[in-house]
Amino acid sequence: MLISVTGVTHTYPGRPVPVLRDVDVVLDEQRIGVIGANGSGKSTFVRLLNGLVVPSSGSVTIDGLDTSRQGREIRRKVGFCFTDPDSQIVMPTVAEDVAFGLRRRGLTKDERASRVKGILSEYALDQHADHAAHLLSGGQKQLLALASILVTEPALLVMDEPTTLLDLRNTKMVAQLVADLPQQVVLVTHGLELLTDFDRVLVFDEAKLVHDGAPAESIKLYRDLMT
Ligand SMILES: Nc1ncnc2c1ncn2[C@@H]1O[C@H](COP(=O)(O)OP(=O)(O)OP(=O)(O)O)[C@@H](O)[C@H]1O
Repeated sequence: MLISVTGVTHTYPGRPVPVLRDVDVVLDEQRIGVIGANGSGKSTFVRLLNGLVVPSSGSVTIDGLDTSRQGREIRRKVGFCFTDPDSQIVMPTVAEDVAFGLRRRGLTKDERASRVKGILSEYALDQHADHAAHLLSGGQKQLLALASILVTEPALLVMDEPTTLLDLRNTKMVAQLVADLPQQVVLVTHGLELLTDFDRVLVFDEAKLVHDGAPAESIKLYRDLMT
């Protein structure tokens, strides 16, 4: 999808200073990384991409759809994965949670059931279909969060630090899973090693997009900024 961020400045209500200033960028690569210091505006930037945050000035369009006017349509195409999978679990059992994203999609009960079954087995969660979602391990919850998003077949997957709460094994598993996805991915992370094979990495600092380039070059600039 073609992501166009044009002249975006964003100030949260009640906050005196903008958390993003004059951001202009057009993205259409398959793998886009977003890095920067804590509080530099990364999460705000990616929340703009599915209309979770609407910019105070400027515009964000996804394949020509404007997030400030066509948010609902955009959220059908842009899946969003949060850092904390618990905040994404909305139904009691694993299978119900995955099925939840498929409501109001014009699917029959059988079609829904078959999609849920398919994705649960793809993510090695089929044994847990009837288990309580909140009782899964951290890694399994992150897989469930991903499965619940991917079952809706978004064209773009935005992920905000999806491996922060995971141990090394689960981090590797999620990294591999992300690498194999056919979808376009925008990933915010402090795990710089996840970005090695990415097409493009954006660096934010103090509310500005300060660099935009190949992974090695962007990571070097970020390291220099942090010293
Ligand atoms: N909903 C909100 N209301 C008010 N201020 C907010 C809100 N969300 C974020 N902020 C503020 O905006 C600034 C940028 O936050 P943001 O989460 O975009 O940064 P970040 O680069 O993702 O940080 P981190 O790496 O710590 O997750 C911070 O000062 C934060 O406190």
